[in-house]
Formats: sequence, C-alpha cells, structure tokens
Amino acid sequence: MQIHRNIEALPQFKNAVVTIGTFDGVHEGHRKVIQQLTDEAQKINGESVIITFHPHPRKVVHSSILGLRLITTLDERIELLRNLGVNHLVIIPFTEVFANQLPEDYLRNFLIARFHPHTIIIGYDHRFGRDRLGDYKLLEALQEKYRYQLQEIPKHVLDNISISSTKVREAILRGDMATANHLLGYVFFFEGEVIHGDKLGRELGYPTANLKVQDEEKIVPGNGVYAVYVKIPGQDGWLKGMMSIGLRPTVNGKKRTVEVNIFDFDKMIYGQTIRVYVKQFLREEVKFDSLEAMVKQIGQDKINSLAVL
Ligand SMILES: Cc1cc2nc3c(=O)[nH]c(=O)nc-3n(C[C@H](O)[C@H](O)[C@H](O)COP(=O)(O)O)c2cc1C
Ligand SMILES: Nc1ncnc2c1ncn2[C@@H]1O[C@H](COP(=O)(O)OP(=O)(O)O)[C@@H](O)[C@H]1O
Repeated sequence: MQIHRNIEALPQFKNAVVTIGTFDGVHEGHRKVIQQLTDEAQKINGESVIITFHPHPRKVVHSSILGLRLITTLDERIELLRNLGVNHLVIIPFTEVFANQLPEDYLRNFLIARFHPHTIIIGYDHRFGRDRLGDYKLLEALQEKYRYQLQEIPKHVLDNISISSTKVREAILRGDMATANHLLGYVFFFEGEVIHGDKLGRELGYPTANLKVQDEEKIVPGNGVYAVYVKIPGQDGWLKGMMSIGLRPTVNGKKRTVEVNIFDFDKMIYGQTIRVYVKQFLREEVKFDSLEAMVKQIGQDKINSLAVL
C-alpha cells in the first residue's frame, strides 16, 4: 500500500476505484466496504484508493466534539489498512479551508482533478463541501459530465459501521473488551511509553510498567483490571500480563495510572514504548484495607489472566 500525504504529488492513478472515509478502528464493518473496493478494482483491473482525513473531520467541523476519542491513531489505521490489500491511501489534512469548499469545487478540483476516478464507492448519506451541502444526488447528477461510475455502499453496511464505531468506543470506555474486540475483529491495542512510578510495585512482588499514552486522541479503557498481551519493540512475540487502570485508592493515588505487570519478565524497560493488547476485563478497581489484601488479590488476578490468555 502506497501512502500519500501530499496532494500536490499524487501519481496518475490507473482506473482508480475510490472510497472516502475516516475508517476509525478499521473494524469489521469498514472491512466490508474495503472488500467491495478491492473487489471492484480487481474486476476492472484498476487501483483501489482510500481517501482519508486527518485530523478527524468531526473535530474540525463540530467543535463540540473536541473531546472525541479515537479507537485508532493515524499510524494504527495505516497499519491495519496495510493488511487489507488496498493499493493507495491518501491522507488529506482536513482543514477549515478544505472543509469550506463549495461542493462542486470539491468535486471538480479535488476528486476529479486529482484522482480521475473510474468508480466512486460511497454511502447514500455521504456529505461533502461547505455546510455538508454536497450529497449523493449531486454525485449522480454530475456522473456523465465527469465520466465516473457511482457505486452505493448498501444502507445496512453503513448503519452497521456507525453503530459499530459508537459501540466500540462505548464498550472500551466501560471496559467491555469482549464486545469491543468482537466488533473490531481483532484485539484492541494502544501504546504507551514506560515512565517512572512510585517504585512500590517491585516491593509488592509485582513490578508494573507505568504507561504514558502519548497520543491525546487515543481512547483508553475504563478503570479496572484486565488480562493483556504485551509487545515490546525488538522482542519477538506477545508476552502475557495483567493491567490495572485507575486511581489506586489503596495507596491513596491521585492521578489516573495505567500499569502493566508482565509475566515471566524481568527487564528495565523505562523509556521504551510498548504496545498493550487488551484481551479481557477481570474486575473493578477496589480500595483494599491493607497492602497484603491487595497483593493476595493481584495473585488471583494473575491466575485469572493466565486462564484467559
Ligand atoms: C493486576 C493489578 C491489579 C491492581 N488492582 C488494584 C486495585 O484494585 N486497587 C488499587 O488501589 N490498586 C491496584 N493496583 C495498583 C497497585 O496499587 C500498584 O501496582 C502499586 O501501587 C504499585 O505502583 P507503582 O508501579 O507506581 O510502584 C493493581 C495493580 C495490578 C498490577
Ligand atoms: N515483570 C515486569 N513487569 C513490568 N515491569 C517490569 C517487570 N520486570 C521489571 N520491570 C521494570 O520495572 C519497572 C516497574 O517497577 P516498579 O517497582 O513498579 O517501579 P515504578 O513504580 O517506577 O513503575 C518497570 O517500569 C520495568 O522497567
């Protein structure tokens, strides 16, 4: 998959089959559309092209959802799309100027001039241009003039996509990884840099890598204890572990922390960025009466984690 970030330097696409969207999460619903895209491209011996926007249009257009958390960062979206056999990913900086183009200008100067699409695959509810005035009807009306074919994404696929994206975000926030991972079709993951904590973990017998999630847009699971897999750069395979997210009421914690104890592991990894795959929710965070009681429970958490990993 070729990645293009500069609209001025796009190649001449051959029989481009184009779809447009943010594809946050690249979940099962998105994959249906991408399958339609790659199938169609193959049929006409053309190239499949995804046009995506970054930052997320909803952030630029509706300031009210500035707090919107994304299931995947741009880099993660790229990684997930790479596995799906798409030829080109074009990343457009979704600025106010871009968003404010008149629909016909957007169509002529952007879609047609840059891509010369053979086929545009789009949902019936797709909107574009200033005040979202451009719609499917306009694409239909200008089909002959600009000589492209239009292919509609079935309504049930679209409905499923928006329901899934919302459901995945809500599920992650309440720690319901069974639902989130099922809808995603893969195990939800995030990355964080290992930072220094209070150095209590080692004393308790469970050293924990405290994680700082760099990307502020990235969604992180709700408070609780989870069974996880961990990927450390430069090391083969996934390691097993358990994660705690929360305020650590037992030790009078004030800040929300994300920490992971990795099983059968004993290395200093401060400063490294590790990836955590969140497999399953185990329990809520609890304020224990003593450290001993907490350590005992953490021992049980380990047993429970190993049972599901
Ligand atoms: C699997 C696991 C479960 C945990 N559960 C709780 C909990 O229920 N309540 C709590 O206050 N802290 C919980 N903690 C957090 C511990 O209090 C924390 O690991 C300890 O304070 C060490 O912190 P440090 O890494 O900053 O030294 C848990 C930690 C782990 C690894
Ligand atoms: N099994 C392990 N799981 C997680 N971190 C480990 C493990 N073994 C060693 N470490 C290292 O020890 C650190 C955690 O020790 P801990 O006493 O909890 O300190 P801190 O409070 O700074 O997190 C981790 O950041 C990591 O560098």
